[in-house]
Amino acid sequence: MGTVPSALKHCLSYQHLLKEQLWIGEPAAPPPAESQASGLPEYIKIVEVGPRDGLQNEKVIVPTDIKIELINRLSKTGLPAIEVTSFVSSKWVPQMADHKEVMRGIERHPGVQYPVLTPNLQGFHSAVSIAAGATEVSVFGAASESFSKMNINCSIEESIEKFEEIAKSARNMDIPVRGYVSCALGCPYEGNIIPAKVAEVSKRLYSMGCYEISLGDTIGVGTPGSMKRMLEAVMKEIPLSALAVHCHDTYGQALANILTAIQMGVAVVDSSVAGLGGCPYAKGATGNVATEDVIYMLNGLGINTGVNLYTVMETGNFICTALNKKTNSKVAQASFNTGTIH
Ligand SMILES: CC(C)(COP(=O)([O-])OP(=O)([O-])OC[C@H]1O[C@@H](n2cnc3c(N)ncnc32)[C@H](O)[C@@H]1OP(=O)([O-])[O-])[C@@H](O)C(=O)NCCC(=O)NCCSC(=O)C[C@@](C)(O)CC(=O)[O-]
Repeated sequence: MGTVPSALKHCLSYQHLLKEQLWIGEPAAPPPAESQASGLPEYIKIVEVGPRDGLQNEKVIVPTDIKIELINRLSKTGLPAIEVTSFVSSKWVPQMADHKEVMRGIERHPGVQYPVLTPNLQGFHSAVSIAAGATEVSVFGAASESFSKMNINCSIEESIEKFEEIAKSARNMDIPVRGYVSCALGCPYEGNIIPAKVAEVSKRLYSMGCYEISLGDTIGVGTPGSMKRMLEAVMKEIPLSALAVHCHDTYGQALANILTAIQMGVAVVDSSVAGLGGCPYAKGATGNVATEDVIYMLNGLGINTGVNLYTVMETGNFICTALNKKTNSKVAQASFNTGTIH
């Protein structure tokens, strides 16, 4: 580049990146064959959890029409699954009190799943009622007794009983059930969680019929090392094809942890547009890894997601403007700073 100053060199290469790779939903380089050769999955399913995990912790109640608009925009990005809301107590999580209105208001696109959280039969019945019309639910357990008690007011054992009731009813209605295991890499109350406990809870959820187990680093304390150890334990009990990872980015490790998981063969990743999120019962935990950042990384690895990064960034811009907050996505920040998206 001759005498071009280094800052400009950076800009030039950055612009090149945008042109070559960033704006298109399909991976541009390296070609998909490279991901095959490297042993990485060819396709990663992204489960967008922004409307639920992202918004549940917002201090000001987000208007229902904003939530609906967010989900409708996300539905047009190519995302295969969007977690919409929770059928939990409005006394515990007031932000999700409009669950039925949101479910009724959204446009459901063919080929997109719209799961909702249900902690017990009451929540399940409410979710699948005609008024809400949920066609997929998620139960959410934990590998930590203390977190289970704080989050859903019961022990792990009691939670499993409640989830079994849901699974049974869901089976009768042909409703798929996804299972979460929170605190898979650490607990805000108990600290370290042993991988064997994560494997045990995962196995119980899988055995009762959950088609997929999402392993939650609820407070974002995991590292590639702890992710690897935890997955090794869980993979002894559950087929790899039934595993997902759900990483919060509190310690800035989420992308590295996700990369570790996909190198081990995990092909489902939860993420949140603009990196919104946090759990009301995990103080200090920041948002989930940003969907934009995950897609950017996967595009660079030549892994197909079917998701258009540009429209996800526009959607991130929409919700951040509505919430009057700055995006947590590094990719979106970089793009805004260079004036490439408005
Ligand atoms: C689980 C409960 C409901 C138990 O709450 P409880 O108080 O133990 O329930 P209860 O059975 O004793 O009933 C007490 C009251 O709650 C009502 N109730 C009972 N069940 C429901 C329901 N389903 N929907 C609406 N209302 C419900 C019930 O009707 C009754 O109402 P009252 O007679 O007092 O007016 C409560 O603890 C709760 O709502 N907790 C909130 C859990 C939550 O949403 N946490 C955040 C999501 S988890 C998460 O973020 C982690 C995750 C998934 O992202 C993965 C990760 O990051 O690791």
